[in-house]
Amino acid sequence: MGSFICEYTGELIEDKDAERRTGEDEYLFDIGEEDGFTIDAARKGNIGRFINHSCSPNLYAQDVLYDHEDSSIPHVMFFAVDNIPPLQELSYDYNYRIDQVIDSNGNIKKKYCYCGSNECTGRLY
Ligand SMILES: C[S@@+](CC[C@H](N)C(=O)[O-])C[C@H]1O[C@@H](n2cnc3c(N)ncnc32)[C@H](O)[C@@H]1O
Repeated sequence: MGSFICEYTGELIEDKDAERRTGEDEYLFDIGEEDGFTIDAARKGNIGRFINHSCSPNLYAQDVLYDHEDSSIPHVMFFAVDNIPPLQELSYDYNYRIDQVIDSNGNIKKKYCYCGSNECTGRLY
């Protein structure tokens, strides 16, 4: 429990540029507490980009500052929620707000969740 798994790495972009990437938003990770920056792992990234969402996740994402003090661009690190047996899929909660993801035409985007958990809410967003 609490074991470090990996970082979520990618291209550091401003939120306004992330909003323009609505058609290619699969690997966006909104960072920091305020509006500001997003990590986009679509073009560059590491193994963190392959971790799916679950409504009963076994990982959590934690902001980590270690090489600078700027809380608007924290590193995002995944840690284990519990002991994870071998071959169990790793997942975290993407933390989207339902009906808050908007496409370039201003329409609400919906993505159905296939995590398979008993507690699944049915939607990522
Ligand atoms: C960061 S990627 C995760 C890795 C991706 N599945 C892949 O094969 O490269 C995020 C995308 O994976 C898909 N995804 C992740 N978790 C999902 C879930 N629980 N249900 C449905 N799609 C999911 C969605 O398309 C989402 O935008």
